[in-house]
Amino acid sequence: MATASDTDLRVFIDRQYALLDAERDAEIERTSLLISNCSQKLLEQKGLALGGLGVASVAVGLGGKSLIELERPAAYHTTPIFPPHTLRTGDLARIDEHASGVTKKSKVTKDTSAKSVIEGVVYKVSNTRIVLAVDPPSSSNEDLDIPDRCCLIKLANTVTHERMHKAITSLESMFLPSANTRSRPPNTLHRTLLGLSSLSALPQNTSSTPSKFFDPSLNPSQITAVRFAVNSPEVACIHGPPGTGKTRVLVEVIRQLAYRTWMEGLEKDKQEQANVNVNVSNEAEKKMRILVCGASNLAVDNLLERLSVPAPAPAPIPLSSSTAETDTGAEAEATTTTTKDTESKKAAPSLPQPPPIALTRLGHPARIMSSLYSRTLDFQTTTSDEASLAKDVKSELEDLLAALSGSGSGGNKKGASSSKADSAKGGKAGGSAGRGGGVKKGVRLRGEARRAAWANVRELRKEYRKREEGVVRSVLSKAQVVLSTCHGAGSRQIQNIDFDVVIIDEATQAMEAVCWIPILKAKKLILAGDPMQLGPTIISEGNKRHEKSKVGAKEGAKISAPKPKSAPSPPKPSTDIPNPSTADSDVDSDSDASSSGYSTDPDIQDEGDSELPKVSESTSKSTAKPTRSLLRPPKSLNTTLFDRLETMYGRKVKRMLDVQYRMNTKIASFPSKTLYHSRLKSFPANAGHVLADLPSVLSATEDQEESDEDADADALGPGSEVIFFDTAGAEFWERSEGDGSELNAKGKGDNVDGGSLANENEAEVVRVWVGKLIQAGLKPSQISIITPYQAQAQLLRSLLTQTQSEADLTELEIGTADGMQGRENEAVIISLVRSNPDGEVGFLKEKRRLNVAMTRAKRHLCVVGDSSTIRRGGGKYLKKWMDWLENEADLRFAGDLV
Ligand SMILES: Nc1ncnc2c1ncn2[C@@H]1O[C@H](COP(=O)(O)OP(=O)(O)OP(=O)(O)O)[C@@H](O)[C@H]1O
Repeated sequence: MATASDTDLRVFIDRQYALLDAERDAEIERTSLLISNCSQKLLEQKGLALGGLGVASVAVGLGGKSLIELERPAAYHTTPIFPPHTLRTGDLARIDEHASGVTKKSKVTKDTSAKSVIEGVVYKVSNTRIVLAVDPPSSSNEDLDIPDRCCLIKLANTVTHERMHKAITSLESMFLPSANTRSRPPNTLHRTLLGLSSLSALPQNTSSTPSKFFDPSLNPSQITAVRFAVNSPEVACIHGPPGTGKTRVLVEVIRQLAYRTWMEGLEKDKQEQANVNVNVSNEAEKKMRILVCGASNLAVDNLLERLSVPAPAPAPIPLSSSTAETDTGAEAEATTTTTKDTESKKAAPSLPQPPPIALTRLGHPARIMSSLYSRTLDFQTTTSDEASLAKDVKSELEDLLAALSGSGSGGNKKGASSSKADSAKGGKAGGSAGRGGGVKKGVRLRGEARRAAWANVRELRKEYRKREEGVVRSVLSKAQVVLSTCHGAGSRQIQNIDFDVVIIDEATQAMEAVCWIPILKAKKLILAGDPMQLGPTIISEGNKRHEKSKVGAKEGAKISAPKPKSAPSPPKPSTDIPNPSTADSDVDSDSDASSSGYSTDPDIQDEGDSELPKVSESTSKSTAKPTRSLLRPPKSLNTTLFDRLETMYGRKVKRMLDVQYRMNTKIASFPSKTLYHSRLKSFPANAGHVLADLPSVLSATEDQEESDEDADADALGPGSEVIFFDTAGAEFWERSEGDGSELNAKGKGDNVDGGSLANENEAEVVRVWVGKLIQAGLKPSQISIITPYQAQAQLLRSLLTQTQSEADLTELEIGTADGMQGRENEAVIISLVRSNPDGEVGFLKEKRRLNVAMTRAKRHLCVVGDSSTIRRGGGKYLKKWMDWLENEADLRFAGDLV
């Protein structure tokens, strides 16, 4: 395959712009339509707003942000407790003046330039208080003028879109600079990711390094993946099917990189018989800086939680676990443990426990697990030695803001701090009128005094920001590992910081553009994910027509006339390009598995259709032999960077983890065979685990045996790991529900009318089966119910919580597949819902969604569905699943149960 040309790059970049614009527009349209068409009263009823609020206090947070605390004043409400609402920490929200009339509509536009607009992030929520963190005004004329009686409205979040757009613009100016753009030159990583340079070979002699591991129980495929990630010169992808320990591998990779100089120091010292500590501190300067990102805050927090546990002393790995790795990227078979290995382990010299890694988590504290607060930049800046420099200014600012909001203490508490801040400002913004001095509690400043006070606030804010920036710089300079979401890596605090390595977890759930935000800061990239599980959440995908028309229109303008800066390169038609990963695949085409391990996004396989941007006339008519370009424009935002790299570089760029620790072998066998080339093995200790082994089930069974009760115990032992309640012929028809406002996480309702779907009879089967499992000794918290449809999830929630009064079912987990990715439970029940005479199966066809649903169970999987509808409407994959369930599962007729 040929390296990419400027024309390829232009098409790729323009395609990214077009798709991102369509996505942003869809998001704004969805939220704005709802908000602008509804009165505040209706928004309150829908839980999208809280009305009749007053300001309880104003404080100062990181970055000089105003923390506006809102409450329900007794003057307007009989109770201070908020009605039900959907405002959560981390949401974007706006303060509007409270509209007393029922009909007044909210004015929600993209234009946020109006003076009175106060927008921010929800920082804290309790039953009676909600805190909004608002950025300091950018213009000096703005007054944070909060209405006496206000309404807080939830908004669409466009910050991520803006950052993604900016990342693509940076790429454009890096690779296709115009006369007016200036940017730093691209590095080898950036060139490799865009197919402008080929992937470098692995260095020689790295097949057995590192040789000491912090996690002693890594399996051979995990060790191979760690070595591959650590030694790859530019980019490495780790493919982790469900339950294979991706996060565990990433933790080891981060430790290997972070402690590299420490370990090298120890080795050197050992040779020189010198003092370890002296050399280690000498090496500190050369420490590798790592940026760890995730597609979601949860993914980042998961990694941070595990990294926060002190690393044990690294130990040599058993010889058996080492795998031969060649520079062509082929993986050699790992052998089983031998006595020789045990001996080698025993003989290994012991190493000390490493010092803690300096970790700093970026991001809004409102969006970070509270148990990890001490790792946040927010906490570290306020508790660092340098923090006192900014504290004085902060308290003065807070007093002043309190005075401005009418909640001033009435006394001048500033004393020494005031004079320090004054001197810092050169006395410019002095004057008691604006400081809150003498302002009585509850009395709001007006007129000239208010203007003067705001001028003072602006000066103090500037000073505070300057001092705080110094503190932030100092904290970050000490952080060896910085953690944030991908889009969080675009924050101001690290805009001038580069990293040796960027690691992205859940990379298959992130759009490519968002990954570029951290990648632009890196020399090397490590991605982890599973392309066979759900991809990024795309709103514009919910309405294909919407997306196509928008993308088409934009591309029409941008792509039909690409303006390459250099001469057009040889023709590289974007049609008729076989997917390299399927071309040599020996796997059933329906399996979506590529030769490189497997999955390829159907979007990639479909590339070459008429939707792709066309190359220019002159290039397509050339007689030169067509060559395939490494760089392919994505068909949709569903094509992730992970997918694209897999298509570009095949097995050379990735390693797959092949031992899963979650599922019983029976449960794992269908996904392994159809989506992972039968390479997914079960960890021996878990391969045969069944519900009957659980202590609570064992003791319940003993009790029942004593009392001679029939508890359907046979349903829980070997042979019943997978049960299929087939509703075919029972006429358990689905029904549509809702008005189209019930959308799943991808913004899809999957119903002809735009609503969601439910199936009462199926829900009844689920209810009865849950009852049997509980009777057999399972705790409700050990059971999860997954259904593709929101309406069915809702129905199940009300059915199960109302009728199963003998057990507390609040801990039963009920959700859609989209919400269950990353979760697991002992028993999982899937309700497929679709049952109709026309064989309509909707998005059950999406195998990645189905894969997530069927791989959450550890010991027991129960499927309830209509095999006849699914066979008729489903593609090859669904038909195969039905065949497999009929042949391999404990097949039962649903009609017998209810
Ligand atoms: N080498 C190992 N030895 C023992 N247990 C392991 C090993 N690797 C992973 N596990 C266990 O397997 C489970 C899954 O691991 P982890 O959460 O790291 O996987 P994951 O790939 O991120 O999962 P998923 O993406 O499916 O949510 C965890 O309980 C983990 O402790």
